[in-house]
Amino acid sequence: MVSLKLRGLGASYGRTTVLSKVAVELLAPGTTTAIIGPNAAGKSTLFKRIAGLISGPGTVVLSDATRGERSICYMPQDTGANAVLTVYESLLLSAKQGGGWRVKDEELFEIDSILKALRIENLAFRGLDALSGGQRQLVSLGQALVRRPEVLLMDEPTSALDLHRQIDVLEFVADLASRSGMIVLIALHDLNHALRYCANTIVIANGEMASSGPTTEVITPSMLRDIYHIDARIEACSRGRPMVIVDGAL
Ligand SMILES: Nc1ncnc2c1ncn2[C@@H]1O[C@H](COP(=O)(O)OP(=O)(O)OP(=O)(O)O)[C@@H](O)[C@H]1O
Repeated sequence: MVSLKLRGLGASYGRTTVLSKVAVELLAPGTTTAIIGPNAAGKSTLFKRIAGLISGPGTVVLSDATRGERSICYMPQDTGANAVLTVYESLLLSAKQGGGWRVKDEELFEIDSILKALRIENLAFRGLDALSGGQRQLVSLGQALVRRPEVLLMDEPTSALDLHRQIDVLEFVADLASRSGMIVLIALHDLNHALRYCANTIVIANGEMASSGPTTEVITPSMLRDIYHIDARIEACSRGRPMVIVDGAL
């Protein structure tokens, strides 16, 4: 199964370096890892660098991926709407990306099952330009999943979703990862999602990796103070899961 190592990754826009020295020894198959950090820290840039959309120092070591770099799928934060396609057509187009044009039964079956899993089958023949922000985000996730990525980079995938849909989507993706061996990295601002769905967390601050490791060891009151400049506690919810309680800004 696929595994991923990041060695000294960096990136610049023009002459401005916005990311440097990001190193992770091993992202194991089936794991879901949170990428957290303040605005403009470099999270999206890290994803673009891993996906090969921008170049820079360091190496992305991808082992045992069946389709090489095409095994990596980046789901961006903002997804434009293509007015001429329906939801179904956009998923089909995404499934065929980089492959031949003959449509196989199993691909149609896969599209149906993803539309159902994301509870958007009622939108199948709706135009992309006639969707709400949350619906667009779900379609964008569907477009990523039909490509059967072995490494999925999700940039704030639940920012436009209601609370129930947030839980649905993150549970579905974490479960899919552990069943299929897919490696998932999710950029998140909601640290409670990181605590609940991501075994490991990487903190990016000022373009560098501030810390990484098991989520419950990384998300601590002292990290929240140092990186986010907030006064916060970690307490258990009624179901016993750790949660960040924010008392206020420092
Ligand atoms: N295309 C670009 N050209 C120049 N600078 C850019 C470009 N894209 C991003 N940047 C800059 O790079 C830095 C990192 O941006 P990035 O989008 O990676 O941050 P982020 O951690 O994903 O932020 P956010 O949480 O706000 O989405 C920021 O200072 C941003 O202004």
